[in-house]
Amino acid sequence: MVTFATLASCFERLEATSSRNEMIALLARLLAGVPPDEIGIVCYFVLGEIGPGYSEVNLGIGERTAAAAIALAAGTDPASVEAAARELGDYGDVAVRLIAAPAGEPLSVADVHRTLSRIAGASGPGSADRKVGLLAGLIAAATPRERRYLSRLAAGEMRLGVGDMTILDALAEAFLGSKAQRPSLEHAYNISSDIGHVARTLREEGLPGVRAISVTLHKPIRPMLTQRVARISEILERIGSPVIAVEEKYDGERIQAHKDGDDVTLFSRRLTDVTGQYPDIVRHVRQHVTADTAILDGEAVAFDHETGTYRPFQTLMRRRRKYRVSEVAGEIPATYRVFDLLYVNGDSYLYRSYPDRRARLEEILGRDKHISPADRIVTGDTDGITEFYLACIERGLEGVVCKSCAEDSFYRAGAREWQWIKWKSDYVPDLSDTLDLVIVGASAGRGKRAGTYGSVLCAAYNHEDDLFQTVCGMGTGFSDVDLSDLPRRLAGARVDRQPARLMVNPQAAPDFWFAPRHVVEVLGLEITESPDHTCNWDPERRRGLALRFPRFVRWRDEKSPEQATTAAEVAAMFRRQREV
Ligand SMILES: Nc1ncnc2c1ncn2[C@@H]1O[C@H](COP(=O)(O)OP(=O)(O)OP(=O)(O)O)[C@@H](O)[C@H]1O
Repeated sequence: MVTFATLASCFERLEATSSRNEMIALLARLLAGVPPDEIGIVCYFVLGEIGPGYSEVNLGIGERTAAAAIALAAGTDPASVEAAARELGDYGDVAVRLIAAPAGEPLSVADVHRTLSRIAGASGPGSADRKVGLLAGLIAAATPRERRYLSRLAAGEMRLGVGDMTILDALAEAFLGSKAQRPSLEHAYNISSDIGHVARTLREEGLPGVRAISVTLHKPIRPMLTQRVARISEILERIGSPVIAVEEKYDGERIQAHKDGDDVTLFSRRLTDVTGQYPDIVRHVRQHVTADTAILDGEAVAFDHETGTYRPFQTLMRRRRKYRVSEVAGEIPATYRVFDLLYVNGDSYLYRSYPDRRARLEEILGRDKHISPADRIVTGDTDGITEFYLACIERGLEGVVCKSCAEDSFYRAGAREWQWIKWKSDYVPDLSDTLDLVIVGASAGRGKRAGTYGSVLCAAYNHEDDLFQTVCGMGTGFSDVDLSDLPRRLAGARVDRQPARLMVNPQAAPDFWFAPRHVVEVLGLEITESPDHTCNWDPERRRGLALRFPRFVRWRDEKSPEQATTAAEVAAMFRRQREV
């Protein structure tokens, strides 16, 4: 048995040191002496918790109860406790200052845990008073040093500065000889998210026991995280697989869903149980996932099915106000976009490649408007990524997440590695200025664009030579209305052959020609040298300048073609971009 006093004096020493190595040494010494049935509890307490991080038990006490209990034990009123807390900044110090009662029998760690769990779990009529009474009794029976840490534990503000990896280091040092052995424990922690369980298993069964810890339904797996890059061209280099998947990046809440028959549990990014907040997602998982048991990773988003657009993250977060969940769930239905499969029918999928996981996901989850696998493309080049990315932005998404398709593209629980790379709108350096360009041609529309144009050929004005020189073909950014209206709008400018003052290279020649008349505002990603376009044509190098990934912004009917962006301006933008 370990007394709570032993723990409290170790906490005091932990607080006094600023050296991480010393912290590990102190913890290792403490843990080495704790019996198997208490070692898990000690780990939770060191982290300021009562149970594993995902367990609701940690939310059952809180500041209000702690303040009322200290008041009761001190024979004063809660307002004086609050005032002292404002002055001292800490309920632990308040308890030490205000409570004069002599300590009772020594408290064991197991006793303290039992009482705190009872308090946290109390519910129903009169439970608030019962919680305060029980906690006051516990704090009153403690020594001043124990009171400090009991009060902090209850108030949820332990703040020893010890993280979960520090505890794993200490466990490795205590039972495996060196903290260098931490990686042997980390995997078990990453897939169980329960440090107490790992500690107990290590203490009782040694490393073989820890290695046997496997994915368990209703215990969250620590989520795999994404890296970021400075340039879109770095993505393929970094991921290091010739072909990658580019998935839509949703701006909602990360949700890991555990399906166990009809029993569904949902965990947030921080691994708290959020099942109660998403009754609709629970229903969709139950109805549409065809496997008996499964663990899915994905994002809950607010999708407006009427307008076909994603609504902002804040909309979804309004559901957090729990008491209104069912009401708000009707008003803001959540859609679950699933991007990974971690477990299915008894088998862990963590060590299967991403393509295998995705293929199996598609087998057990069809497409429904409320739940479906994330949309994506598979590509091997940067332009493919950029194109899909721009299409995502147009749909109101935040960006894309690129994922390795290599053989070893396993699900790395809890890790932030180069297998997943995010690319978001806030880091795309679009040209700071738009260009006003003249429409001089168009290609015929096919498929969905039959009856209108597929893209329009745009030119800048070369003032010195009084010529129009092409810069880009543009097919994106148009609304459906703009698009279907294109033939009507451009009809008056249509001519049979290439207009006089227009310079076009044969490979860029369009299906239809237009006299320079209509001016459009265009946003683009960057200006590059190109053999296709004639803007600032250099006859020796046979290259002009082109605008990459152009997008329609609006019509500039008030501008004449000669008032369009000039070739010289395009050249200046190109130079500026190089300097940056
Ligand atoms: N297709 C997807 N694949 C992976 N994650 C996605 C996807 N779509 C949306 N996400 C979300 O994007 C998050 C990562 O990027 P983001 O920059 O939004 O989050 P963050 O909180 O700043 O970073 P992080 O979660 O990586 O610490 C993921 O945690 C996940 O919730």
